[in-house]
Amino acid sequence: MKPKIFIDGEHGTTGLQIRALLAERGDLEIISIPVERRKETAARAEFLNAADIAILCLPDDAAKESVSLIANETTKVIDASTAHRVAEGWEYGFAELDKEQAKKIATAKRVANPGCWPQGPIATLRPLVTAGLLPASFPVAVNGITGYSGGGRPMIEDYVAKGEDASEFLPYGLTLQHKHVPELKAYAKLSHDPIMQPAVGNFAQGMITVVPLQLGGLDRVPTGAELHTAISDHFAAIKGGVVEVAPYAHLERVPDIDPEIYNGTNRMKLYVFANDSRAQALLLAVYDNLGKGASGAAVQNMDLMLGL
Ligand SMILES: NC(=O)C1=CN([C@@H]2O[C@H](COP(=O)(O)OP(=O)(O)OC[C@H]3O[C@@H](n4cnc5c(N)ncnc54)[C@H](OP(=O)(O)O)[C@@H]3O)[C@@H](O)[C@H]2O)C=CC1
Ligand SMILES: CC(=O)N[C@@H](CCC(=O)OP(=O)(O)O)C(=O)O
Repeated sequence: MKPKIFIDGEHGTTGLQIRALLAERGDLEIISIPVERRKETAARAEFLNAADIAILCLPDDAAKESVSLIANETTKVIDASTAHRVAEGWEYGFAELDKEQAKKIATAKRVANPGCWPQGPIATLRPLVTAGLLPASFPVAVNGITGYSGGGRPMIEDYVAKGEDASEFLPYGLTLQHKHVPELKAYAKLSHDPIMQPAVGNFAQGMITVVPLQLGGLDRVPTGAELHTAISDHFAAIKGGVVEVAPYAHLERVPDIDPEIYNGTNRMKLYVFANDSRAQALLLAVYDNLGKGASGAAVQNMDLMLGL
């Protein structure tokens, strides 16, 4: 029997992308709620309980409600929302987090898909903290740019309506309360809340995250080559992951560092740049907010949970 997959929130941005990614999958049975019934609690409960895996592509409160509607021991859940990313009993759905994470996802009943913003910074910072090159107390600040699909249907509609009149670069997170701070702190193994200072660009999807590092205050200042080696070693030890580390290079500009370059894929590429004489470095990540940042990661996790 084919595993039954239910996408709760199938008609939203993330849900539609997952649906498209699964369209050609003959090995799965997609069970679909009629669009007009998508917010009916009883109908959702029926589909959630009939599914082998339910993928929640909903606002946080609706995602929590979906979990509460599951009344059996068999339905596994992948939640794309922010609701459960640091919650007890949930595995974090970033398969390349460390050598064990893909196995943990494979056997989990509840998996929280990562947020789009924290994944790049976690991918670079966690290996450095693990290797002892950065202390857990390092003051981290993240900036970057994402396409407007990161804001879901309301932001997409707003940008499409404004067209060329929409802002080309709109910084946000200005109250310093960005919702991704808890998961970034937890999974990058930081002891202090990092600053998240994102921006939206006038393009639909794709993103770049940047973590500038002022290394001068550390007892032992790591070189750029050491930072790069620690990150490369981390990902070299992970089999079958989708994260690539660019060779260490001193370049003023890199054309591939384009937010849209991995659109439609599940790839993530990491870069380390440094000026050792100034004790400064930059950690960059390029990926698709709707790929590795959301739908692609959800499908990767689903395959792990199905043993595929
Ligand atoms: N967009 C992105 O880049 C990313 C999004 N996410 C997360 O994924 C989740 C979905 O986001 P996204 O797809 O962007 O959002 P959208 O707004 O595009 O889609 C949400 C969908 O959920 C439906 N919905 C809302 N409330 C309920 C409810 N009570 N019951 C059933 N369906 C409901 C909406 O219907 P309607 O439109 O009719 O209200 C809509 O179809 C969010 O938690 C978001 O934070 C995660 C990573 C990246
Ligand atoms: C442009 C924009 O608003 N992006 C969203 C994040 C999108 C994302 O990663 O989603 P979740 O964490 O909700 O799953 C934000 O920064 O809050």
